[in-house]
Amino acid sequence: MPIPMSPVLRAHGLRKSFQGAVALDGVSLTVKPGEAVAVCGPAGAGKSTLLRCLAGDLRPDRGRVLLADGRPVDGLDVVTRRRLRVVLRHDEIDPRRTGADNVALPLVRGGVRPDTARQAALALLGALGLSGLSGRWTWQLSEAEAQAVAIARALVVNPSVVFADEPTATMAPAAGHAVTELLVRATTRAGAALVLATRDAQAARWCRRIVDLHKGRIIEPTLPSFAALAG
Ligand SMILES: Nc1ncnc2c1ncn2[C@@H]1O[C@H](COP(=O)(O)OP(=O)(O)OP(=O)(O)O)[C@@H](O)[C@H]1O
Repeated sequence: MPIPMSPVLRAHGLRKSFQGAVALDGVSLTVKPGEAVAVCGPAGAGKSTLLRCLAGDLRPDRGRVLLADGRPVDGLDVVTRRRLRVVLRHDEIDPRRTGADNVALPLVRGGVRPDTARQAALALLGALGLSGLSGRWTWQLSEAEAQAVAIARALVVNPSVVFADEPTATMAPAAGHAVTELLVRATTRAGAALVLATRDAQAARWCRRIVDLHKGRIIEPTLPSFAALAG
């Protein structure tokens, strides 16, 4: 019998307003270990606000986000929070470094020896089928390639959860869908949960679970995920 796993995050009754305008209106959401969850909805639905509350970067007016051990996520110190979760940001890729050196950077900053960190980065890029990006200067990369490097860099520290807020918003649909597929495959392979905010209902379908957000509330999803269709 499988051992039931406690959720990585459990959010209950999240409410958040900005200058009287309601952004989140009572959102409850549980994220299980290794689960890919898409938060889908139109502009202004509250996706970014929800991700920031879940990541502990924004304090909700009401409701709580708890970790598996019951600690509130917004009460964690910065170091613990960084170890627990990463926020995917390709704009933080350093253009003066190669792909591998960018991926190695969080380990080096965490005190790992540079050559050990580089080996780990090369191994991860290889495992993700991205060896071709290892030696390339990142200023030369396309947006999709830079995002692929950012995905590897997010995962090199073995986070429990990766938060990605519209990571493909400015890409052409084909490139964006390829990056989303890589993001879901890579986080699943690493055993990390993924919370992906997107306006793109098709991209959301790469995730096992789709949560539709509308005017700060969760509504019934309109499209099933590919994984759910596959059974
Ligand atoms: N810092 C802020 N100050 C004021 N209003 C804000 C702030 N952040 C979000 N809002 C408002 O809260 C609502 C939800 O915004 P949010 O960015 O969470 O939506 P979203 O679904 O991520 O939208 P988008 O797809 O455009 O990024 C919007 O009406 C937005 O204008």
